[in-house]
Amino acid sequence: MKIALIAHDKKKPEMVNFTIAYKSLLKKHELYATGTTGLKVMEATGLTVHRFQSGPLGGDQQIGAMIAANQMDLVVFLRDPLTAQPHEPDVNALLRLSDVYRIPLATNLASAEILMYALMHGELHWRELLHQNKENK
Ligand SMILES: O=C(CO)COP(=O)(O)O
Repeated sequence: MKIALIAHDKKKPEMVNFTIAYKSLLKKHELYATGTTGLKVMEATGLTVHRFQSGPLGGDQQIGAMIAANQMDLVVFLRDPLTAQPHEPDVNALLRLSDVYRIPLATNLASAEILMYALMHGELHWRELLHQNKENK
């Protein structure tokens, strides 16, 4: 499964701890991230992460493009609700597209953990079935 990891600056320590905690699960999947988040996760965990541009420079849009192509299966976006972001429209666009395509999306640590448990227990297997159905068409 393709998983996107994104964290605003004040949430990056949380993202790092999250990826350390779930490293053994995450390493079984394809990881994507915005630039700085990806770098921090790779440094802390040694996981392989495909890094896009930094968020303010278009990284959210690049992940959004994957969502629009139905190529992203799960998004963990630890957003900072208390700090204004210069690229707020891009952030909103990514959240919106996740809803358009019904992509499981967590915007805080508590929800992210629930998604990890779901992933662990095969509850997101329907995403793989969806890809297989598309291939068979
Ligand atoms: O700003 C972000 C998401 O909106 C995150 O970008 P970085 O991971 O490059 O800091």
